[in-house]
Amino acid sequence: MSEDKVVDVAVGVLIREDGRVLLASRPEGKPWAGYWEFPGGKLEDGETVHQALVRELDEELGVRLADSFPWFVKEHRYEHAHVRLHFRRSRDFFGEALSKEGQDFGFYAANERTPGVLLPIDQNILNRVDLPDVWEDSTAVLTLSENALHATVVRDRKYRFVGARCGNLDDVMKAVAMDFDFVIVKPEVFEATLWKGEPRLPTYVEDVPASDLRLWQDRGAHGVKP
Ligand SMILES: Nc1nc2c([nH]c(=O)n2[C@@H]2O[C@H](COP(=O)(O)OP(=O)(O)OP(=O)(O)O)[C@@H](O)[C@H]2O)c(=O)[nH]1
Repeated sequence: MSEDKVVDVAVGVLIREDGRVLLASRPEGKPWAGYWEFPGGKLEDGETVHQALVRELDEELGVRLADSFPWFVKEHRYEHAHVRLHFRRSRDFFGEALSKEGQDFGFYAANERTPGVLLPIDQNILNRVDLPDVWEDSTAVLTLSENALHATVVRDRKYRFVGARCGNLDDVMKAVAMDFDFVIVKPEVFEATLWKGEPRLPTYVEDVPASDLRLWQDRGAHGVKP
């Protein structure tokens, strides 16, 4: 099979104080025009993901992004392109959004209906915004052991989030293939579960204090499980 060209895309998950996330419709003239998405766009030469986001948010919506955290990387093949989406979260942004390219936009929670349909992979990702930064045991979450990655798992509808404990990148990629929502890793294997320095799923680091949250988020973790 020939390798198709992969397009790197910076995607911003801007979370307001009430937990709602900025979503916008895709402008006319682009593939999937009119579908809703997280703001972002293709990386330009030499840009980091954060720099691309700062530029795209300013260009598309007039929003100033101060800081952002790495979240995870998701690959998807569309008819028009094979994209590698680098998602980053932010709670640190300023300015009233403006429709600079004729888009509709607004802040929405995962359980709210957007005026238009979200891009195919974005609905699942919007759901993950509600994963807490500091782990809370919940009846809505199913955590599977590493062994489960080698067995057939029936995705039970009563669970909103399904994740697995992972010891290495190979296990994480299995969890990605099974469309799990998160992984839990030990601090000593955290680096070994990253793909080129970035997580492939929201990643909790286990057995570390909640006070180290910021430190782990700077390194790419979603959160901590004390
Ligand atoms: N911005 C954004 N793009 C997404 C999301 N989900 C997703 O699959 N994509 C895909 O990532 C690619 C982003 O490209 P784009 O066309 O929006 O980028 P751009 O603004 O730099 O485009 P341009 O170079 O045509 O102006 C598209 O193929 C789009 O379908 C998302 O949530 N936000």
